[in-house]
Amino acid sequence: MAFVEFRNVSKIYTMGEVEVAAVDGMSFDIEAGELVVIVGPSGAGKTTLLNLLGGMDSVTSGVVTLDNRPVSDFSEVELTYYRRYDIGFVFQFYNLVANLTAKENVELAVQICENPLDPVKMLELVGLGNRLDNFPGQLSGGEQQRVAIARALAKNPKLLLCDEPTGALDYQTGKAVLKLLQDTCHNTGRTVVIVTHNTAFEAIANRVIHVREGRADKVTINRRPVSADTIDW
Ligand SMILES: Nc1ncnc2c1ncn2[C@@H]1O[C@H](COP(=O)(O)OP(=O)(O)OP(=O)(O)O)[C@@H](O)[C@H]1O
Repeated sequence: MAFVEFRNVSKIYTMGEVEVAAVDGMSFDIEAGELVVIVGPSGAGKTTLLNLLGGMDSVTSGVVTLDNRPVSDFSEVELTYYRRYDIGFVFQFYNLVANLTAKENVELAVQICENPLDPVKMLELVGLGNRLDNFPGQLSGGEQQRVAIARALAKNPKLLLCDEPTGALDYQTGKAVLKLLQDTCHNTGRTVVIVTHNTAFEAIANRVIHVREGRADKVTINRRPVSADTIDW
């Protein structure tokens, strides 16, 4: 059994009499330790699938499993624990607490975790060992995203889910953050999933899932992914 399995998953939103199939019979696998890039046009269902995988939304039909556990059958309480213990999230806008320092932002997240990693070590890992006591407003966008990545990693999650993690960053900073996510995957063996519009990111992934009209249109395995600092867009 693959580490992550989506089997014929659908998510239908109903608004009055209108039904929107955001995800429409989607199936794919992800193996443990892979860097996965999910690409597709706007409205294809990328964020919805990430939300289903992260337990932030529940399926209309189909099966989602992570590490042999049936996420799509979880109760609300089980989903809360799953989000808390198993998943690390990185969003386009970093969602840091403005009146807490970098270190305090990471410490806050690990307070509710089972086996957290050391917040200072995680901030050192992302290159912010000398900015521990800075507030988000004193950090650049790239540095704030690094804090958000440290915060997600400190939870020691099984899966790191990133929704357009470079979307708010300039070219060079975006590339550095992408490299950090790739290094994190390689150096820690953690499974990292990145949702993006940017097809240039495909080259760095072990697995690329092309999403179109709510389905996994094509899955590509990269035998030789390239380093994030060598790609251009
Ligand atoms: N809560 C919701 N209620 C109704 N429709 C929704 C909801 N969330 C998403 N949709 C619809 O589902 C479809 C897929 O949306 P989704 O956000 O997953 O796409 P996406 O590929 O992430 O797009 P983008 O790249 O623009 O963020 C869209 O048509 C969207 O309008």
